Amino acid sequence: MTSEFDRSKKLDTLANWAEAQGITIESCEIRAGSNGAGLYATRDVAAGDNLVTVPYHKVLSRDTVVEYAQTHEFLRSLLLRDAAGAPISEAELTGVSDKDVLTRFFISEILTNRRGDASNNNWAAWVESLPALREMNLPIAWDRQDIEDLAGTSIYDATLSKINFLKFRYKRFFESIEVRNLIKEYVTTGPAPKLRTESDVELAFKDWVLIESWISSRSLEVFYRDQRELCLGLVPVVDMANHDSVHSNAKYELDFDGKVVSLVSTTTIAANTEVLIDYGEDKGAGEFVFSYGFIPATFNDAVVANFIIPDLLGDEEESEGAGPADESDELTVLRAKDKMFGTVPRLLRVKADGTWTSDYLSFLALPAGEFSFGGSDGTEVEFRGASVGALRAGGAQAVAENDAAVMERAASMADSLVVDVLRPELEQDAAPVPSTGGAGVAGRLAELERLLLAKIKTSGAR
Ligand SMILES: C[S@@+](CC[C@H](N)C(=O)[O-])C[C@H]1O[C@@H](n2cnc3c(N)ncnc32)[C@H](O)[C@@H]1O
Repeated sequence: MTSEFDRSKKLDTLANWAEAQGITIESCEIRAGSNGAGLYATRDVAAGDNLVTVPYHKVLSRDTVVEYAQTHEFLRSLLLRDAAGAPISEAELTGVSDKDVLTRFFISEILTNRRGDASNNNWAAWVESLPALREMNLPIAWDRQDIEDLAGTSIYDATLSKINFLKFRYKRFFESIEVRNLIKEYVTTGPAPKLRTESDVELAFKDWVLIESWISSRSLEVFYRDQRELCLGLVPVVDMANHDSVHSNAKYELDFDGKVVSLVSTTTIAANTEVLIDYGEDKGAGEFVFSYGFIPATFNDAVVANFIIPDLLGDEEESEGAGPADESDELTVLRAKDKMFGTVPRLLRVKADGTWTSDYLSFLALPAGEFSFGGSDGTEVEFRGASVGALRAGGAQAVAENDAAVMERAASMADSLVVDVLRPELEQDAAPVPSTGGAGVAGRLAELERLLLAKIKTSGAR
């Protein structure tokens, strides 16, 4: 929402806003730094000290948005809609996902800002302090050319699918004439509308991507207000903490009974040192790029990578008659298993210690003769009593782990996949790339994943 230039001014007002809203900031302050905004200790801090304490009513979650909508008619009229923009009842709101609830909140905030309405808005100072799209640098906001530099890495397909999904959801919601009119009316009748172009009376796709980037890079798991169950939440001020797994000196804590989310120091922190948290111990470089738009400087290779397995089996017609009869028989069986596996992504998960797992490859390696028909109507395919659904979600791998023959076949497929397909694909895309923007991050990711693949051991390591 804000340009990079005026963001530092907004950060100054954020602290005052936080105090007025009952958020406590102790021994630290929000400052612009080399990784965007961050939190810095203002004096020496002991381990276990509270740095930031945010009451539940200032944690942006489903509960707070629904409550806020009670006094904000425009937000309420956006919330009470299905994914196609059609009106729904209060009772049907439970069918709208947490993520969609947060998205509608941000749409309302962006448009309220555009109509020049600063009155009665309890969240404006925080929303206005959030980074611009370019600062976050998530692949969903990259140019097409930069996205192509991700080809061969574990997140190329995921990035394209996410963009398509976002476009689909965006179009579906805003294809509703009623929603478009509602927005136009709201923006144009504001006290000081900021209308520079025709499209300012709409919510642009780039705003939708901006909202997605805010949610992806800043959300945490928090408790619902009345249930000890986790939901998606954004926690103002705590969301200013940057990541460092090696030098992390703080963590966030949930206190369900006290109804607060806190940022607490885990070590002593010297004055002027940045307060850093660990965004996730077992996240891989790909996941960091995908969700946060950067790769931690401390990564020497990817920690873990989920490579999407390309089509290994080719087209039925094309290869018919090719090769010896027994080979094509085997291919036919593999194709039948591939079909059974369904349309879910086929993944090879490789870890830094060189081990790998893959339900898909394990599934392909299961002995064909042991598949049978089960289920209540006898039409469901089963393997040793397990359904295909269970095999897809960990079951196939578990079979391989307990069956040396299955493991051996799966391992040989994994080896040739890594050696013949994934590694060469990465090598090919390893051309030097400029070190700025998306392409620089993509090049670094490819390099880390190449190192990771180079580590994979042959003969069925897991
Ligand atoms: C939860 S926010 C932290 C506050 C953020 N720096 C800001 O300006 O609002 C997460 C985002 O901060 C940035 N970030 C956090 N840790 C980083 C790091 N170690 N290196 C580079 N960027 C980092 C990334 O843009 C990431 O998506």
